[in-house]
Amino acid sequence: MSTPVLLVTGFLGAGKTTAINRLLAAGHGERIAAIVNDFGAINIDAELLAEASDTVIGLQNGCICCSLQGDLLRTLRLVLGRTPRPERIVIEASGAADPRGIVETIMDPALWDAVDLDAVVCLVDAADLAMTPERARDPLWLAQMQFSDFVLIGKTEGVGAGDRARLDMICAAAGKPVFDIDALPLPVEAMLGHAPGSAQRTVPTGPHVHAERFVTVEWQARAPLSLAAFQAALDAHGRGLLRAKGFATFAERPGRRYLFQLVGQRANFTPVTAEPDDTPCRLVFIGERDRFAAQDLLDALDRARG
Ligand SMILES: Nc1nc2c(ncn2[C@@H]2O[C@H](COP(=O)(O)OP(=O)(O)OP(=O)(O)O)[C@@H](O)[C@H]2O)c(=O)[nH]1
Repeated sequence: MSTPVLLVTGFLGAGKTTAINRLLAAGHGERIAAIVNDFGAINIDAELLAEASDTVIGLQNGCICCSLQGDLLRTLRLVLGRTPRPERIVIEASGAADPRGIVETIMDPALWDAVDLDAVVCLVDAADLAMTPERARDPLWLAQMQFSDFVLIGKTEGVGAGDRARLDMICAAAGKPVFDIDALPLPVEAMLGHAPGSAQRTVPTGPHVHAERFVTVEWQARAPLSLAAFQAALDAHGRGLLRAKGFATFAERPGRRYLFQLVGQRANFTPVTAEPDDTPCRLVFIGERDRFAAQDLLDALDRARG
């Protein structure tokens, strides 16, 4: 019997990991394996999903829509060979990935009869689109929506009626059914069921949108950072930065560790439990290659070491 696969796609920071965590916590009762492709060498998403899933495998340092296609195929076979075999596989694409390359791999003849691509869901960040209306013309953002079966809209709080209506129009024009992630209950049935038309799905053709437009850098420190200098570094060198995440400790807040998340202009720090062998700071940044001065940011972070 073939194992159903759910592919979760969506732009950088759209809310894919959060949605998968909520889905896994929703009491589905199935044995689910998650395959997570993070955009940097530090696989933070796998850590964030580890508590909720039976099995989490991280694929990092590349994109499963292009350079890591072979790794995805091998990982799928590995997961399918496990005992007990998972009853479902959820794949989280990186926010820089074109879903076409991933669909191509899942539909590879080597996996025929082994997996069934049940649904492709695209997470859309309503607040990001309201703040950055040109996102709707981004070829990657469009490909992620176009090659999905339905759209899950999140981060709707504070989004005006006009911006929301525009987003609904974009989804309608693309012919995508829309679910609101804040409207409980979570559309588990839709995410874990056969999307209409999935049985007739064909391997997508045409050129993919490639991740070379982005630059990704990692930064680690064995000592706490100065919070003020960290914020100043981001203010001074955050131009073109689309997404950042990781764990950080700060000299001003001894004994505390934070999960740092930045999406566009919005940053937040969530306190997390600190383990004695944790690296104090482990961060990853991704930005537009032609705008993001990554080296300047890394130099400023070096100067922010406490
Ligand atoms: N307010 C609000 N915040 C959200 C929602 N979903 C995600 N977030 C926040 O948005 C940030 C990014 O969420 P993730 O779930 O990591 O996004 P992602 O799409 O997995 O990100 P990458 O794949 O790493 O680019 C985090 O700070 C989340 O807490 C939502 O529905 N509402």
